[in-house]
Amino acid sequence: VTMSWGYAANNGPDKWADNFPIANGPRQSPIDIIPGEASFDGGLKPLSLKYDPSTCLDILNNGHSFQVTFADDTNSSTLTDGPISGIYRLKQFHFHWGASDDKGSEHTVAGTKYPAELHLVHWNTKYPSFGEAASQPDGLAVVGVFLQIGDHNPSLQKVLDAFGAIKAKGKQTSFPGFDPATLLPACLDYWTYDGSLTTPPLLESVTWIVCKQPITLTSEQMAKFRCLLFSAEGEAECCMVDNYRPPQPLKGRSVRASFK
Ligand SMILES: NS(=O)(=O)N=C1NCCCN1
Ligand SMILES: [Zn+2]
Repeated sequence: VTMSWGYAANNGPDKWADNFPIANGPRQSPIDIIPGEASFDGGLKPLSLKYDPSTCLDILNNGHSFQVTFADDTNSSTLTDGPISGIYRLKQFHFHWGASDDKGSEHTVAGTKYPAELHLVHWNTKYPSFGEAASQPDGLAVVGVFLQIGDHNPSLQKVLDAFGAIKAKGKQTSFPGFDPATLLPACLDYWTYDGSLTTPPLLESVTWIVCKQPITLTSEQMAKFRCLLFSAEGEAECCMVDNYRPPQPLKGRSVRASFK
């Protein structure tokens, strides 16, 4: 019986090219962001993120991460401006994290790994759906936010409090009224570059927008992420940790900075 992709030695990032050859493509993500090599672009606009908490639907363990999913049938929760043109709708957010606080982010900054990284996934409304947009070079825009150990994060705690209901792969529960704007850093300075989904199918359709300023959470809060399972109920329990792809070759791409 075929295995699906994952993060273990036998199905992890080093094996993805077997079924998804684009894994070795020209615009793969994540990357190591080297601030000294990013070029300031005064033409980049500030990000405009306008989220409506009433579009928040549910929280799901999909076996690779957990995601909070939004109603995306109207322009209630959108990303505009920044490096993009047009209107992109929020579809979901999810995280990547490590087995310990010294690793877990997908993007790195001059080689520095953060304990986790938040991805807010948006799709370009010039296309009829997320699925259609995901196959277009300008189809998706993902806002990445680093997590670092520090003060308690009350907003994130609401998400962590739902974990009891979604411990195993395939578990889902309603999650109404959450405002994802409460997970954003105070400063929305960002780096931006053309990249891809960091999980299979690794489609090269993402305008990446990576915030310079991390958000914080305590080490105890970070530990709670590691209580989720890759495995389904009834299977041997496998802790959901190290669900991050390492940085990929830049292959001549430019990284622009919205700040000096
Ligand atoms: N980590 S990522 O680049 O956001 N990858 C994704 N894969 C499929 C669904 C949306 N996001
Ligand atoms: Zn992601």
